[in-house]
Amino acid sequence: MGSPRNALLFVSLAGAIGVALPATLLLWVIWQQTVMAEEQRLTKLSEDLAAQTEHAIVDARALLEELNSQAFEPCSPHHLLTLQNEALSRVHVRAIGYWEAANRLCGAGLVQGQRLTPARASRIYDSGVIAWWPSAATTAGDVALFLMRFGNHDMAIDPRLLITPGQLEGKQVAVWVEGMQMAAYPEASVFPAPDELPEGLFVDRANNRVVSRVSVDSLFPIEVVAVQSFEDFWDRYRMLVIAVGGIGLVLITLWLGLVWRYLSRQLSLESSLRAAIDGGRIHAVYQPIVELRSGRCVGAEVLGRWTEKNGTAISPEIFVPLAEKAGLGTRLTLSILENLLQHMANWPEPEKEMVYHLNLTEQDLAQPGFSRRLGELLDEHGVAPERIALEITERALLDSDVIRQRVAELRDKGHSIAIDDFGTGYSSLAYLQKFELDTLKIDKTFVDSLQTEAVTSSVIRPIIDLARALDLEIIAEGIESGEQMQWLVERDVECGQGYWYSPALGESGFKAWYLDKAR
Ligand SMILES: Nc1nc2c(ncn2[C@@H]2O[C@@H]3COP(=O)(O)O[C@H]4[C@@H](O)[C@H](n5cnc6c(=O)[nH]c(N)nc65)O[C@@H]4COP(=O)(O)O[C@H]3[C@H]2O)c(=O)[nH]1
Repeated sequence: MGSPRNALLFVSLAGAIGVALPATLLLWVIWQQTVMAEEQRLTKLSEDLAAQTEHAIVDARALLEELNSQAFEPCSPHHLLTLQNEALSRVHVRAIGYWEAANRLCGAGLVQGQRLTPARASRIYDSGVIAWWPSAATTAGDVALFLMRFGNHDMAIDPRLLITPGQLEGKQVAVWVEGMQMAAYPEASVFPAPDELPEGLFVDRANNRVVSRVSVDSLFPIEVVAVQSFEDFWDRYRMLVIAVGGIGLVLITLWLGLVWRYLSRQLSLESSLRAAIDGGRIHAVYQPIVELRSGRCVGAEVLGRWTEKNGTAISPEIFVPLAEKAGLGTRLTLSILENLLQHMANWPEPEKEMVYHLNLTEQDLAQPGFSRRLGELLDEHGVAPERIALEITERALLDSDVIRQRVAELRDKGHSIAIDDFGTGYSSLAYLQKFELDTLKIDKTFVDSLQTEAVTSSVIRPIIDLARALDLEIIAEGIESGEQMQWLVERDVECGQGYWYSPALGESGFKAWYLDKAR
């Protein structure tokens, strides 16, 4: 009793860990996926912003070059009209002006005044371009402008318009060009400088925000910093995490629940089986074995039957392998033998000539004490070993000297040895020759296929030939029709069993059946 309880405890503990571990892993994976997805969105946003900024600067440079190349009469109406048209056709351009030496002589656009001619330039390039990054000195009408002069013309750009707020999805962003802040949204926000930040996305727990820095190397280095409050970030993915995490957890729990149910059922089945064997509640039933030519009953195969206390019948196909797995195989065999011996004591004289075929488990031949205990039980009940044939499956006949020796010992004591389910395992002529056997039982699958097109139908003849070559008696299993029986009689198969004669019967049923046949 102790071991199943411990095993259940172990299974429960393993189950709890089994849920907690994959759940943590699942949440971690979702979090990683979420961060990756956000990183991808931010990279895309930054690339778009960088492309817009780059386009505005390149376009400004090209336009100024174009204006310089045209032979305007300086500040003439035609010149000013051209400047006005070019300025108004670009939403981010506030003004375009005309210079001679250090003086801005005239200009067109939405802003004018001294702010367009600040003293100190931020950058003077070899190409002749002079640039003023937005600052207090370039602020006109509350907007810090980006100014660019090339040759005789200049352009004032409203950097706010390089950013399209609709794209930002609630994030705050700032754009740096050549290490200097060019634009920000919202304008008043203060951003950490890009060189203070790691590349990519990171969770800034101290400030309760998610920050990303993306560098884009276009014509000039552009960097975009985006800041998002942790709540916004979480809001975006909360539903996803809840949905995926929830489904994952349900599936894991369901799976572990099924495993737990299966294991606990197996364990409780195992302990019920143990109790049933110990309590002698597995009883023997008998399927008559008939001499085919005469129809005379010459014995019976002893089959185990187990009905649980709640009335559920468990098939031997389940409880025999379970007993073997639990190391109860030999106890099962001996318990069925005891039941058979009790029944034999009650049967009238004629049946005493019959041979009862007891199925052995794979463990019986491997157990050193099995043969002795078998002998003791037969002696106690006064039953000769010749009355008990032992059926061994092919699997139990492992090619080992010990098993071969035990089979020989049992045979020497007077038991006849039958190989069961022949043809379904590993048998070969050479293999069978190594064992001392008496009977070969042809498996039901081969009898089933008689007079059919199934591939197995051609196998039964070589099996019969093999048995003859080894001088073995043949018992055909699973005979269900007169035609099958006739076919086997014509091939001189000695004995058979199957529903054509009778299914397995309980003690009294078997007795009645036998007496009825004997009449
Ligand atoms: N469809 C059909 N079936 C037929 C016919 N004639 C017999 N059978 C069934 O075929 C099985 C024959 O036993 P097996 O080949 O030794 O195969 C047995 C045997 O290998 C094992 N087994 C049964 N009882 C015991 C036992 O007490 N000890 C051991 N070690 N194994 C057992 O379980 C297997 C299944 O046993 P059962 O369910 O009792 O099923 C039995 C029997 O009821 C037929 O004409 N048609």
